[in-house]
Amino acid sequence: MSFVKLISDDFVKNCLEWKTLVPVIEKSLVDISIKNKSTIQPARLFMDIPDKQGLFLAMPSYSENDHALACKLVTSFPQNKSIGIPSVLANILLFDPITGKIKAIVEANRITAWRTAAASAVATKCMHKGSKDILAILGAGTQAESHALALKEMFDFKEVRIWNRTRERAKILASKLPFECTLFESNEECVKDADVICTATYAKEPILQDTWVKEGAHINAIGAGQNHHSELSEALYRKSYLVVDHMESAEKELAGLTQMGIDIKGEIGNYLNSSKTVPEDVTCTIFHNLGIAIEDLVTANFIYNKFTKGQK
Ligand SMILES: NC(=O)C1=CN([C@@H]2O[C@H](COP(=O)(O)OP(=O)(O)OC[C@H]3O[C@@H](n4cnc5c(N)ncnc54)[C@H](OP(=O)(O)O)[C@@H]3O)[C@@H](O)[C@H]2O)C=CC1
Ligand SMILES: O=C([O-])C1=[NH+]CCC1
Repeated sequence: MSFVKLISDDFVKNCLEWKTLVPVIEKSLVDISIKNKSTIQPARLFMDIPDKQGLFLAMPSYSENDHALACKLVTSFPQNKSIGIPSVLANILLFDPITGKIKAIVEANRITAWRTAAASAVATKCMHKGSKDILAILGAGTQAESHALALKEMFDFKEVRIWNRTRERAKILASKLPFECTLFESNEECVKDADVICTATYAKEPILQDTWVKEGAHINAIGAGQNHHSELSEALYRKSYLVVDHMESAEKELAGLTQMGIDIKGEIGNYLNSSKTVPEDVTCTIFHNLGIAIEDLVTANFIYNKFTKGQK
């Protein structure tokens, strides 16, 4: 196996620049929305490990344009935090698309944090045309951190607010961020008058109610536990315009929502390339950021190219 290159999170950290990643992710979201055979991504395998409250996900994808074949293997064990290990642990296997031979294993904890935040930032830019003064983050883990950093940098919010179930962890996050944040005891108070809200928790019951959200607000829903749509209340979905990253995945992972009669309006790639537009009179917008394999492929490929260039 000596031919397999091992690329660590530390290498990723040193060469992954937020500003470079945004257009790469944006393009991948458009590519996957154009249904042709040059970009392939089935709905991922989503396996519950019930007694551990864990998840195991296998996320294959192929891109002819990027000349890349990949599969991310990712686990999500929320209890890990109590023993000092990240809840979400990921590796991306890159294969030669001609022979199928494995060429690299890219540690993808940082990639997962950043590509998810990049997708939310791109969706926010595209779906939310209103003011961007107040950003509210519900949660204080890895995704909360990458979303706070990415959205603040992209939109320069005047105020960044954080609420977390465990206040101590919200304080730790605030101390790590390179800008001032306001901490809230109550999630309701935190989201009051917010222009953009990100939910990034394992909450099994709604942590965001329709009556708390101001008209015209945009929500990025990131949390994915056993049930992908438990962070937002049913009433909030009913009054909002809902867009996802990948319809085929959403049909599976958001089946609970569609069974309730909640309509998914389209894939974000359709809006990014202007084949669809968000109507002006919508009450709120939601981007359900499920996280998709093609984002991982393009990011890992980008890192791999930097890695191999450095070795020449
Ligand atoms: N869409 C995507 O592409 C991705 C989604 N995710 C999902 O994002 C979410 C966060 O992941 P990550 O940041 O890596 O995880 P972390 O473990 O780093 O953070 C988890 C956060 O969830 C909070 N939380 C846990 N249980 C509850 C609960 N019952 N009610 C309210 N808050 C709760 C934690 O609060 P406390 O500090 O109190 O424990 C903490 O703020 C997960 O659902 C994960 O599956 C992750 C990666 C990619
Ligand atoms: O896309 C992703 O990597 C994940 N989504 C939910 C947990 C991890």
